[in-house]
Amino acid sequence: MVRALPRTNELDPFDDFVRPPVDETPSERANRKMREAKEKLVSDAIDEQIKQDKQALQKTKGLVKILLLGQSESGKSTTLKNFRLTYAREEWEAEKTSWKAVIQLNLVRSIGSTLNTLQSELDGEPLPSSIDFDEIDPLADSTKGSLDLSSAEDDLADSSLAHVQLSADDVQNLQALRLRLAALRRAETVLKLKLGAGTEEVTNMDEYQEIPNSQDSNKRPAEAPDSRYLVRARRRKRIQGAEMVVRGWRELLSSARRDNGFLGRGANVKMQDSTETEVGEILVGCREDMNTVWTNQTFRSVLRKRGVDMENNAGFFLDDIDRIASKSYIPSDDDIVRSRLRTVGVQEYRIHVDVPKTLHAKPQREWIIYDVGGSRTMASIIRTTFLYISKIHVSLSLSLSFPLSLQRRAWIPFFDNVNAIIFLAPVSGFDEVLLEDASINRLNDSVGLWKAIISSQLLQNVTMVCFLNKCDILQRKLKNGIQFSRYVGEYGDRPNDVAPVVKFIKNKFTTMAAKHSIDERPVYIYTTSVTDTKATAATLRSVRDGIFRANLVNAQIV
Ligand SMILES: Nc1nc2c(ncn2[C@@H]2O[C@H](COP(=O)(O)OP(=O)(O)OP(=O)(O)O)[C@@H](O)[C@H]2O)c(=O)[nH]1
Ligand SMILES: [Mg+2]
Repeated sequence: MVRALPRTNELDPFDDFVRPPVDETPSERANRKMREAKEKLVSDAIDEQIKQDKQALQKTKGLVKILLLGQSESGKSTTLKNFRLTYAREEWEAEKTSWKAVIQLNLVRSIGSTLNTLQSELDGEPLPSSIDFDEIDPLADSTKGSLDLSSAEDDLADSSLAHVQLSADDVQNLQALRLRLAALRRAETVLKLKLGAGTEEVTNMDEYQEIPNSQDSNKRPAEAPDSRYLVRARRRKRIQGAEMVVRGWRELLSSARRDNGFLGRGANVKMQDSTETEVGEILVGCREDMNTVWTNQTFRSVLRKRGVDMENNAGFFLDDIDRIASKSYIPSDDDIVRSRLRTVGVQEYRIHVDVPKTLHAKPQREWIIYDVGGSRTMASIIRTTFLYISKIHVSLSLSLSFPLSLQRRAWIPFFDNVNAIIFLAPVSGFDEVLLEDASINRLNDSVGLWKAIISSQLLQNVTMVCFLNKCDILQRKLKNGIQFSRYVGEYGDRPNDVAPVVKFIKNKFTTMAAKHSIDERPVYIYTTSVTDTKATAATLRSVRDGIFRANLVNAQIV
């Protein structure tokens, strides 16, 4: 006999999961009640936050809203910096000196991670291994391309350098350098204090825990990540050093701006000036030794042997030591664009866009750009939010009556009434895994996210822009002999050059967009290296024109 489900079940697909077990003991019941009470507190707080977000978003009605999406380190904040460089020039100039501490910190931490890698060599730690990619196709139009972890003892490292060893002289030299460079630790502490409330350190992997969700099909089938790979990711993280996180540039820059006198000077400022001087002096004092660490050819070979590719790492300033470790250092536009601070949560920025002369109508010039921090957890939220909402065709009212997972619920207002999405897919990631989850190939992760966004019913009317980013790093990798076809079998024996590889990837993204969009719509795909501000300015002009056109069409002005 078929029994109709109670009506609540139709509305609430999670009901089965939250119903208490029939054989619950009294102590289990007490624990459950306590847990539920805690969850309710969190839920209420999130509801309040949503309410506030919604009110804030009400004020943005009519303005053009753009969402930057993509995995961590895909280049979202860098794209935002490009927007601000072009369209918020005055603010940009005012904030310029405030970036000095961030860039100094990037440099100090690169030296720290270089020394850590060299120390691993001294300690005889085994070479880090990567994943065997032979089993997967990162560009496959399915999210099943997660990695087979069963046969992973391939090397991240350059095996042709296996013979490289530190001589007794190298070891002595290194020990002396380590001692003298210990002063950088003090500089790091001072810089972190200076950047203050806006930054914090990611010190463990907890933050990277996946939100368990069966819909996240990009995850490999085995539930828990293989501990060997977490250990590996942790080890890599330890070598690279924890990342600095920014919750909001505004906080960060305003605290730094206070130091620079923009917001008035007081007794505190004197103290800040003295810390700035202290850091400057430490860096100048360490300049020669930092250069030695970076330019020593044996040390460089050890780094490569251990699979550490400093040039491709975020916040790379080791080629600029002389310039940055100088008393008169002032960041250039290029330095700011290349500096790295990881974003957590959603950052909102307003810009005023100029209208091209060829456009006769008067479009909305005030744009709001949302920079969405792209950690794995965020990506998972984005993917599952879109899938879930698309699936049950829910209208985006605030009074959601079903228990959509708490974090996902908090994101919904940001997807409401978005005009355009700029999706960042770093194409250089074809041979990399996510730092936060070593079982997931970076390119495969981008493909999965792209598919989720493109097929979302909620976003059908949104202008979709995709930046196939980090083409410069892709080019460097291919030039260095890394074979694209080794990771993407379908590429076959085509030339291992940047132009055909990018064309191939672009074709995949275009085809996927055509296949998974619910209705036909324009999708703009660009190949970019967003650290190249000149080329990016031209791309942004084209993006601006596309968004204007789409908005005018939507408003039926043209
Ligand atoms: N060489 C190169 N570096 C890039 C490019 N795009 C971004 N980067 C660098 O990559 C790092 C990460 O870029 P972000 O813009 O901070 O990445 P994000 O997407 O905002 O990352 P989350 O804040 O973690 O979500 C920065 O150091 C950038 O300078 C690129 O096209 N080429
Ligand atoms: Mg960011």
